[in-house]
Amino acid sequence: MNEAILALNAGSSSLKFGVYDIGCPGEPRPAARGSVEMGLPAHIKAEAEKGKPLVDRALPNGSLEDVIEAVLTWIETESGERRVTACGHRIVHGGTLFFDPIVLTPEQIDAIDALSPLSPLHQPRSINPIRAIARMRPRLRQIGCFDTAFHRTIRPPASRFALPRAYERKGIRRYGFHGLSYESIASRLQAEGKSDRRTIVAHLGNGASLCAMRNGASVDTTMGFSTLDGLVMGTRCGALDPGVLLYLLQHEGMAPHELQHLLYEKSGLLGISEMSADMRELEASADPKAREAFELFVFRATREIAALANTLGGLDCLVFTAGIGEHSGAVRKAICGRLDWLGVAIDDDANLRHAPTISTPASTVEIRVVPTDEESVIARHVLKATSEI
Ligand SMILES: Nc1ncnc2c1ncn2[C@@H]1O[C@H](COP(=O)(O)OP(=O)(O)O)[C@@H](O)[C@H]1O
Ligand SMILES: CC(=O)OP(=O)(O)O
Ligand SMILES: [Mg+2]
Repeated sequence: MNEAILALNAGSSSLKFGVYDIGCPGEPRPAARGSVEMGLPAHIKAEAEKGKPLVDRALPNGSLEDVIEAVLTWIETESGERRVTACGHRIVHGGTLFFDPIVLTPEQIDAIDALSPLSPLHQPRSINPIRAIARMRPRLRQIGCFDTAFHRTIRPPASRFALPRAYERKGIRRYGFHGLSYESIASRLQAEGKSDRRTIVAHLGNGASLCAMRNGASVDTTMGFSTLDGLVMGTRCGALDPGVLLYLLQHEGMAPHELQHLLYEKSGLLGISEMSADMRELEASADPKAREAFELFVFRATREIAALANTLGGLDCLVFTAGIGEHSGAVRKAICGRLDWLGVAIDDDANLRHAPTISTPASTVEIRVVPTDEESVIARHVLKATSEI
């Protein structure tokens, strides 16, 4: 019977998972990947690494426990002879306490939960499956892997807000997120011997951010203390004049929880289009508001790319990844079109084909499309953490 790792990646719009066999020496071997749509009914979909469909099933009673039990049972009985020996989780916020992957004890789960106010959309989505698995399979080892960890290399001035220093000592600073995704891209560039260039990675999914990298390490990023900062996102506003928050609190009579709901769940592409948070729907729509949401997304992305190029002192490589970055030729074309002054020139045919390299030979910036693989990064961390126990 094969021993296997389950890697769970809880995002703001999805719960993705990967199954990895660990019987043989070396890296965890990918066996299947899938996603769960929560709801009534919940829906589990998985396919083998080569794209062969493995399961596509509705679960009428879609409680989290049911979903996890169904995923584990499917892995252990239907997908092959496997025993899940460890489960790794993407955890968005590690605060100032957590960097390296950790074996999750009840005390640590509580400490991670206490960071939920810093990441109210995401932290509960990681904590709930961790607690459910702890209840259902108390002997299964669970490992937490932190999005913030990759950005620990960001130093002042990039990490600093212009507030009185006392607040920085309280942990109010730029943390940065999507770190497991950036780690995945960094290791890919490193394997190609291309990590020494001034690189910006654009992780454009439901949540979206940019990371400026030098020698495979993060030197700046657009998300900050929370997952609200930086780019326009599916339902989040991105960078916003803090005066707006004061105004809404003091003069619109908004309560803090209403403000949180507005900024995390009603803004961004959804707020501007008044239609959808999904870039696919906006691209397909003839409504001018959908076009304006698209244009704002692109405008703000290019503004932030210019800011990070400033941090790097120039730009050699621009990488697109995540749901929008990997699949939307229209977004990539619009972003690159605004960056010609930086030496960015896109090859339209390669872009349409979602080719791995989409720059023209004349472009001074190499433009890449690289699929992110957060689940494999989690699995590698789990294998390392569990073999050190
Ligand atoms: N073909 C496509 N064209 C445009 N946008 C797409 C396409 N496929 C996926 N997306 C976008 O990607 C988003 C999901 O990205 P993803 O990285 O999976 O999100 P997350 O991990 O944050 O849940 C969707 O909201 C959708 O807008
Ligand atoms: C940090 C973050 O925004 O994650 P996601 O893109 O999964 O929502
Ligand atoms: Mg994601």
